[in-house]
Amino acid sequence: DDGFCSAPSIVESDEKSKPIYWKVTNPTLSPSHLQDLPGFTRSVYKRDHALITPESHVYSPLPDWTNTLGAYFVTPAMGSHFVMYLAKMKEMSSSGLPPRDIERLVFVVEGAVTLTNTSSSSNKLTVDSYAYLPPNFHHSLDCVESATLVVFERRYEHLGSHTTELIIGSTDKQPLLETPGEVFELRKLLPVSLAYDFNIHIMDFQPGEFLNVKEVHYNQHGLLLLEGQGIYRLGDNWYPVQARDVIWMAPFVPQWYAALGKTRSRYLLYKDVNRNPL
Ligand SMILES: NC(=O)N[C@H](N)C(=O)O
Ligand SMILES: [Mn+2]
Repeated sequence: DDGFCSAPSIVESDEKSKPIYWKVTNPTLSPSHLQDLPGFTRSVYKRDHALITPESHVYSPLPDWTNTLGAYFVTPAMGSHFVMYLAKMKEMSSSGLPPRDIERLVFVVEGAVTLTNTSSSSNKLTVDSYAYLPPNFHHSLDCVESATLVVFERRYEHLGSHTTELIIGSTDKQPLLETPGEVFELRKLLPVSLAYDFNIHIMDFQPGEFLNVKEVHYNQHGLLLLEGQGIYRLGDNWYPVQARDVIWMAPFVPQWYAALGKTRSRYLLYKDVNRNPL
């Protein structure tokens, strides 16, 4: 051999033939590959950040939902003002309503659900689609076969007389936004108007691209890596990350990302906006 201790090459599995976000339900380093390793996890929980990795995701039946398992990753117990969870909807499953005054954003990572609301109009949400449900907005998400949703919920913070409305969309229909001084591609899933107290950023990096700004800001984040792999810096820690990893970023945690490998990185990021931090 050529003298190099060649590790088994990354088999270029035909990425193209896989459905979008396929890695979120089939992560490279999947829980099954780790279960024989006693006590090992990639997960970390610190004062100002957490990395929650697939072998640590713990599911239990979601109260008020039918036939649905949920794994909570971010909750106010960490100091956040929102919750973030993955909902695994099985056959003939349906959602429960959030508590009073709580807004909800659902994003379909796998499968399909039907959203029906009071005006009994129904919308089919497939992979890469999402819906924003205003506080106290009666609705139901129903699944016939199976679906995986990432869900954010938050107590809506009123500002004057502004009100939010039902939003239904899909990432690929959102325009790319200007990112002065940065190379990543940015889409936002919600309007930027003052009525909305958070937004969901979809950020794309080609391999080798990285955040220019080493950010420290008052906003908090819940991140799901949808595609790709790279290094996430959080505070003084540098973590190799892969699709399906979840990250909690508390206000002011120094944060930075660099995309690596042969495929694009795409992550979904909750960010609070439009409200005075006081
Ligand atoms: N960690 C991040 O990607 N942060 C975003 N660039 C943001 O705060 O907008
Ligand atoms: Mn940020």
